Amino acid sequence: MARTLESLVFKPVQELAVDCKILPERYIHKCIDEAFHVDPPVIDIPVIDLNLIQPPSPSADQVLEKLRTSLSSCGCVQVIGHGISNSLLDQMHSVGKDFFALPLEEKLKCSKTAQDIEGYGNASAHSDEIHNWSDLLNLTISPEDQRKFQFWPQNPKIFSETLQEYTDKLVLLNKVVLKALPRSLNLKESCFLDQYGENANMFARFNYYPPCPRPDLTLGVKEHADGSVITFLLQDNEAGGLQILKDDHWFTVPTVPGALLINVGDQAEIMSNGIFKSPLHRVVTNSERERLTVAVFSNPDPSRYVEPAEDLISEKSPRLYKKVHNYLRIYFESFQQGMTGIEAAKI
Ligand SMILES: O=C(O)CCC(=O)C(=O)O
Ligand SMILES: [Fe+2]
Repeated sequence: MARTLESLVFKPVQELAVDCKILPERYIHKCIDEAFHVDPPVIDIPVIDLNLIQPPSPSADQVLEKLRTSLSSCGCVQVIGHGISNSLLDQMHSVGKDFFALPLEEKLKCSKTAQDIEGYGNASAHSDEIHNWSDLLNLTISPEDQRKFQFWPQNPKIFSETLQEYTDKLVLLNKVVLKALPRSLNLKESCFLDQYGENANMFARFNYYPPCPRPDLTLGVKEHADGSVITFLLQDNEAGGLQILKDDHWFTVPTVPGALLINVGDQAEIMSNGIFKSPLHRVVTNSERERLTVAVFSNPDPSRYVEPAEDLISEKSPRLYKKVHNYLRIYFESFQQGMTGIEAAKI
């Protein structure tokens, strides 16, 4: 089917940004209690070297302790020693930026319609809410037989092979991290992965934020928590913008060249019975630079039940979350009813 601009529900933000002097109403946050362009303090997020957690040793325990503290206070951690070379990280940025730099007709070949989750488009296409100042490209990357290649860009030529290489590395990294999380809680290392099942999947989102004429009025991505178990975020070292809510205050998340930011998603909060915090986060815009990030969401088989690890539950620390399956459905349905998914999962 030939795709045209009309098949997109809204005009790409990138097109709008070309000669936008006055921000359209649908991007403006009216009840702002703070100007989004005033940078909040930078939060100190620990950087962890994953090479140091194997084999088990007292120094590995120290690293795991740092991991646990970080995930239970701010809900994220920066990781190095993740097995992904700097050149592959750079190449992921380049193919993302090169895709968004293509003429619109070329990008429209991968466009999503209102019914699709995958493809090129923007996030709030089906709601009458305030829109994000960003465009995106959503792709299932793993398992391979769930990929929808009609949405994969043919251009730039190395897009698919780069994403394939990145996926191979992330599949391994995902296992390493999902074993480290329960270990840091003194649980059996397979405890979270056992809840993943056969049809676990990974979903990539390329987020593209064009420069914005009024960073004080709008957001690149509205405040949200991720519905995943964990999210691997490749930040943009040239343009920050991610903020995280901790103790009711917004903080700027620093970028660390070569590191990946791991965010706790709602399902890791459930599995850890609330010890790990799925943080609210948002993205502010800037008027000078484009920004490109790649978020990869790691999710269990939707038919498998996810629940707090039995060994974390005691009289002193009662179970806080229900046993849920297909949490992403709960997450999106709750969102449409103006609730958060995690509220719906709480007992
Ligand atoms: O672009 C970013 O820094 C964060 C994006 C994000 O939160 C998401 O895609 O869920
Ligand atoms: Fe997010």
